[in-house]
Amino acid sequence: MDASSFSCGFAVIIGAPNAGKSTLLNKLLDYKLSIVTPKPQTTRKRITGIYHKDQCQIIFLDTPGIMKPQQKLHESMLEITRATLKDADVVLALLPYSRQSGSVDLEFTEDLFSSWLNPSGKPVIAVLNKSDLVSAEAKRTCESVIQNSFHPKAVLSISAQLGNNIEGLISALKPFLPLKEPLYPEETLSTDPERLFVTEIIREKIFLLYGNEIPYASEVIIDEFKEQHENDPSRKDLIRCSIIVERDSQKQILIGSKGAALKKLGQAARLDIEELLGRPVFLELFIKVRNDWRKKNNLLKSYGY
Ligand SMILES: Nc1nc2c(ncn2[C@@H]2O[C@H](COP(=O)(O)OP(=O)(O)OP(=O)(O)O)[C@@H](O)[C@H]2O)c(=O)[nH]1
Repeated sequence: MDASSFSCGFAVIIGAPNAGKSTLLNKLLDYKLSIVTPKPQTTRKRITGIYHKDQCQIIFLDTPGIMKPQQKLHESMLEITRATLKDADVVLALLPYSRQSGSVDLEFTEDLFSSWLNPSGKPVIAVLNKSDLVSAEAKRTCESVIQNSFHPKAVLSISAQLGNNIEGLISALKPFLPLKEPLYPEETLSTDPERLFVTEIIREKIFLLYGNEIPYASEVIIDEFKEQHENDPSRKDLIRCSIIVERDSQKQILIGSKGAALKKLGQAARLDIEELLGRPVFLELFIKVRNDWRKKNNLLKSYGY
């Protein structure tokens, strides 16, 4: 490997909830690694995805969206974003266009630069996402406002969903990556453990299948992960998970009439988990009530926040 021509480094994706951070990570990797839902604040932990192409390895770090904290869980999520920022060689500030205004949220952008990006001292690329929602003229105007007001190293518009201008994004961030040998072998898509993705898949299905407060009040933890298929192909791997909720009423909603809702959740999650692991799985879901877990430091810590 010729380290003099190979670039490798860390790019942190930061932005508001629902900006399309996870969609961008998945598009970059051409693989559905990070969960995506129409609801904000789906991503709660840092997700690592590794891009390998054209003499370049970029370790992308997807972070929880930046919002005003309303509870201890939010504070822990912001702490994860703050710590992740420290690892960045370059930061992608993801700012979504709104169809209504034809622009990005300038008040949020101001706050993002003054409270997060400028103090970090990291090179920032402003990435204006959801460009499919606005006209070419609106894009040009907004790009120039962002460049003149906040002075990032570069500004560009993309559509993470459609895959528009992803090559432009890679070209813009490449100059900020150190010239060095790759850190990971080419087949490595993530350094996060399989277990994290198993719990993320279950959380995604909760976000997609239940309304109102249920997804936000739920956390998923693995109680047991028995890998037995490889040694004995007649047996499936066994995964036992607990879904933590805050109230008994939420537990009843998750279970549904005669257990129908929980069965649907389990089936949807199992199919995706089997695809992720590439082997058959027996998935058992239990529901536990832990009152106000999102406000309790000791519980948050035990759930990895
Ligand atoms: N029209 C349009 N929608 C997009 C685009 N990128 C993402 N979305 C949608 O925006 C919503 C949020 O996308 P996510 O990728 O989950 O956003 P996120 O920033 O990771 O959200 P958090 O979980 O809050 O951190 C989803 O419904 C996506 O399909 C885009 O380029 N164009």
